[in-house]
Amino acid sequence: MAVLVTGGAGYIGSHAVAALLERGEQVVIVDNLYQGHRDAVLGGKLYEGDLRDADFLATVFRENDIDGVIHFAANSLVGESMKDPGKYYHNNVYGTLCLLEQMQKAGVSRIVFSSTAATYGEPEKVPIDEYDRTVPTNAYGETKLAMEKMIRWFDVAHGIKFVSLRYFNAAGAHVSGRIGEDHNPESHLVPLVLQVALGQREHISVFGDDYPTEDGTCIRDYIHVSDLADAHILALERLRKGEESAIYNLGSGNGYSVKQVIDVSRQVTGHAIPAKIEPRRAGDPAVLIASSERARRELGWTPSRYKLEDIVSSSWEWHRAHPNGYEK
Ligand SMILES: NC(=O)c1ccc[n+]([C@@H]2O[C@H](COP(=O)([O-])OP(=O)(O)OC[C@H]3O[C@@H](n4cnc5c(N)ncnc54)[C@H](O)[C@@H]3O)[C@@H](O)[C@H]2O)c1
Ligand SMILES: O=c1ccn([C@@H]2O[C@H](COP(=O)(O)OP(=O)(O)O[C@H]3O[C@H](CO)[C@H](O)[C@H](O)[C@H]3O)[C@@H](O)[C@H]2O)c(=O)[nH]1
Repeated sequence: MAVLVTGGAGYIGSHAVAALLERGEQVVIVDNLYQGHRDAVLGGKLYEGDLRDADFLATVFRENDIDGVIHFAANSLVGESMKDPGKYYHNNVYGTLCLLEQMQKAGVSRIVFSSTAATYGEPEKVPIDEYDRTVPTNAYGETKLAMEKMIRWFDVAHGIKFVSLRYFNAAGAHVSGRIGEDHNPESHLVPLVLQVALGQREHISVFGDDYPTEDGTCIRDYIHVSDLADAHILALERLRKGEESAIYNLGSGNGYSVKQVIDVSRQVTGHAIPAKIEPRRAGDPAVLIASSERARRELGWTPSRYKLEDIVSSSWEWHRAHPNGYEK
């Protein structure tokens, strides 16, 4: 039996594939390589193609004995989603519908889903727990919430059990140094700050310093990508045990402002990292911090790298060794 990982050539997906391989699982990967990299796939069987191509996806299910799916494939840039929401509905929502239909046809009844803190929108309180209201402030989060709800109705109607993992901000790289974060274009704070330290950018733009936070910049909860990968294995185990569908937040429970991320990166890299205050980015909530108590209690998840210094150092090792990402 194999685990199908959609988006397994991407940043978080490739770390989950590595974690599955380390545990001796058979892995099948589907990725259209829109953002993914062939070199990020450390093993398993890679099918290059798009989830929205029904014939292609049917072939993947026909050729492999799949017992569960981990679904990462999506577009996930907050800023882009505000300019082009249609792209997000098409790839994320329709792509997930295509996947669920093929799962139903093939009789596959377990899915672990990459959800996001962006489903909450501006939180009513922090830390955020899974019972808090979900009112996304950006189109990306809205599509992720729609995907979650769609999966739930496939559970109600067809018994497709799910674990939806709402991650906060992923950062860091694999301990082997072989895989890390390489998006093109890059829009995430940690890799962009490190590109300044590498001399590839003049400065880091700080999107707004007039938020209602101590230093005026947005606060996020950064979580190491390998801790996220581990949670997917635990979620899959939960589904294999036949337990009920569930939603879990995954974060460290610590919030750091944009300015704090830049300061920590200055310490880690020894570079001055010039910063320039710019207008707010549309769709950004001021503060997102997770309560992951439920994941700790029910999944037995214990993130091991929750200090920002450790997470940034892990990213820095990858970026220093691979200044041009996966490009040779
Ligand atoms: N990076 C974060 O901080 C973060 C936080 C919360 C949630 N997430 C979610 O986690 C998932 C992975 O994020 P990531 O940062 O690794 O993104 P990523 O872009 O690196 O990975 C996504 C992968 O999916 C592939 N893909 C996209 N659409 C596809 C399609 N239609 N068919 C086949 N392949 C397709 C891309 O080529 C890419 O390799 C996403 O669903 C994202 O919404 C990410
Ligand atoms: O050049 C930059 C880039 C980002 N930021 C700020 O840094 C913070 C983090 O931004 P990222 O783009 O790194 O991450 P987001 O919080 O926007 O989003 C990330 O985490 C979310 C969950 O919290 C989503 O799931 C999403 O997929 C993922 O990209 C935000 O306040 C953003 O405004 C800057 O100031 N300058």
